[in-house]
Amino acid sequence: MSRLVNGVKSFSTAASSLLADASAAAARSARQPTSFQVFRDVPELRQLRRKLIQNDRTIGFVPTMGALHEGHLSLIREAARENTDVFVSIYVNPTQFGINEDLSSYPRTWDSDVKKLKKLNEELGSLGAGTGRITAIFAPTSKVMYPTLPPSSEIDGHGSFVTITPLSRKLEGVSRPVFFRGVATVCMKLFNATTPDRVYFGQKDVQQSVIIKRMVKDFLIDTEVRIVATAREADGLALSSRNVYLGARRRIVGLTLHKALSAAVEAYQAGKTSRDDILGAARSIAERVLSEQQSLPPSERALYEVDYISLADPESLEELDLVDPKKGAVLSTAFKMAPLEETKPGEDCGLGDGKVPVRLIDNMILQPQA
Ligand SMILES: Nc1ncnc2c1ncn2[C@@H]1O[C@H](COP(=O)(O)OP(=O)(O)OP(=O)(O)O)[C@@H](O)[C@H]1O
Ligand SMILES: CC(C)(CO)[C@@H](O)C(=O)[O-]
Ligand code: BAL
Repeated sequence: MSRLVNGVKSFSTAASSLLADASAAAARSARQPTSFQVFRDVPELRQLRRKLIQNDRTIGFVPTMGALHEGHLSLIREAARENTDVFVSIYVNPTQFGINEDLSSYPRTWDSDVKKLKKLNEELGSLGAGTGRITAIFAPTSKVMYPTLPPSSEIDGHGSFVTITPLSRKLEGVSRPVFFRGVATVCMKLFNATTPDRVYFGQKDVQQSVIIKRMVKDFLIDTEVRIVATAREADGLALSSRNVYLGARRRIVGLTLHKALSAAVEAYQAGKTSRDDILGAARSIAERVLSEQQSLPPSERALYEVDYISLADPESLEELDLVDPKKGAVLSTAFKMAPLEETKPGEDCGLGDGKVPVRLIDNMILQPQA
């Protein structure tokens, strides 16, 4: 059941009247484990936030772009373990997509997202008083997030931006030059709107997590950054909202990222510390699978381009020639899965019929060794 009053929407599995007053909402979240409110604008959200502070409650904030999957839910579960209240944002942020990127085709699945969050709140409710609940979904419009100028994706576009350099120019930033400016900017706005005690990000987007930590440190933001392990399919593929575009053929070949990184981790665990040895193990898998695919007919193959395979320092993301085993390193990679050249009748080609190129990223941490 849902109703919208004054820009605040209430979702509850129990028949309940809408509580427009934020203090009532705070009290209600304790009584009704399955209810949360949806906020489209900042003032009402701030009102709730203030009441929660007055009641000694803590906020864990999970920013997302929706199309929720188990990876997002694992961030929310972690936030609920460590806070009384969880705020989740769902906002597909235009400024982090380059002008030729997939903003318009990015999956938007509002109804199923809300269903998943309600179900998760029931699960959290069943865990008892020691576990927090989802209290608020923040789903702002772009006018709310960018109140003065329309959001610009141009490299030299106008607007108020947060830039974190040189971190944002490396790795993903080479192919996606406005990406981390957009991410840092929207996260700064989201943090200002929610003023959370803790924020939760996924290890899957490792560069994003390093940049957010740097932003929080450098801008003296009063929050703790928590990074949650990458949730994977049983065979190792990292969950990602964009996986729905893969289809069966590209899904199988896309697993090469995971295989390549796993081979590099094995080399490190076997005592190798040089860049050539560690990355060589990953590259040889990426090259072998690609040449196998190239030898297949177009109706059978899935081609990709390796954008980068990186071995970098965990904080500066500077490329390493040698891993210091006391410090460890981050191994990360991005593949661009090309559109299918030819499809077969009845083939599962994913959303977009195999015509949408899909960027896949993954990473593994080379843990410091005692
Ligand atoms: N497999 C995963 N495991 C853990 N966290 C994840 C996973 N996938 C995404 N996240 C985290 O969820 C948060 C929101 O990510 P986002 O909404 O962009 O989803 P996504 O699956 O990363 O989408 P895409 O990769 O297609 O952009 C980010 O902190 C991201 O790191
Ligand atoms: C952090 C984020 C929600 C900012 O738009 C996005 O980059 C994401 O989903 O990882
Ligand atoms: N999870 C990162 C969001 C993006 O690729 O735009």
